[in-house]
Amino acid sequence: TQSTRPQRLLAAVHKKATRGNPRSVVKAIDEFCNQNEWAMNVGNEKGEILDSVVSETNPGCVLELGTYCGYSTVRIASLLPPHAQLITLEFNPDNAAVARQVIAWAGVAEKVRLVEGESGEWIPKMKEQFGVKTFDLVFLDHWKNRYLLDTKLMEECGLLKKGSVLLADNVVCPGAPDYLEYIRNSPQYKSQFFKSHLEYTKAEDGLEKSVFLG
Ligand SMILES: CNc1ncnc2c1ncn2[C@@H]1O[C@H](/C=C/CNC(=O)c2cc(-c3ccc(F)cc3)cc(O)c2O)[C@H](F)[C@H]1O
Ligand SMILES: [Mg+2]
Repeated sequence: TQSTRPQRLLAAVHKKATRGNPRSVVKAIDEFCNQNEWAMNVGNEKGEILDSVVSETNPGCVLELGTYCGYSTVRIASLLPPHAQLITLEFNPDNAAVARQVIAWAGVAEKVRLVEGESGEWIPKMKEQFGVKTFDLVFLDHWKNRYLLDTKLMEECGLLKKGSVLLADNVVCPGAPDYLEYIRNSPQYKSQFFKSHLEYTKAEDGLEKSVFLG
């Protein structure tokens, strides 16, 4: 049977990356996407912006919406302080299966809890199921038409506190216009746009960083 792109990406990780070395896993995926097949990982250019936001936030509790193959999961987890936790939601079981193996190969599994489920169902369960109080950082990279709905849901569930940071991928391409309109006009957020490029291409894209003011 024909392999899928995530499965071919995983094979490249097993072949090219050193087990236990998260940076080599990130490098192997970027090489695969530059040389073999484009895939919707945040990529290295936007990834460096992600890294700087994670480092400056120094988060104890992180939520990622949309694991896909685990590329950004590994980037974030490799920068977390000891005992910090990253919860990542992925509702496609095939993607989740690949991501678990990418995360394990990188050696960051003990910092990551991959939940195979839908954000709308699981965001309201974060406190009771995982003992989460609030998230210090949220990385939004799932369906673009769900960024706004899920942000409002996190607000309603009391999962954001003063200083919580939302970082949204693809606010230019494919775009998340309703999310941008809301977050840039809301008095409850201070937003900043980081201009960049769509992963592995010259097309314009960028990340929106928004700090919840409480
Ligand atoms: C809705 N709630 C969800 N809960 C859990 N997992 C989810 C949920 N929704 C999706 N997932 C899961 O999150 C992932 C979805 C990522 C979607 N990402 C993109 O579409 C996306 C698209 C482009 C792109 C740009 C230009 C172009 F020409 C073609 C593509 C670039 C990007 O960086 C992206 O992130 C995964 F696949 C899905 O199962
Ligand atoms: Mg993306």
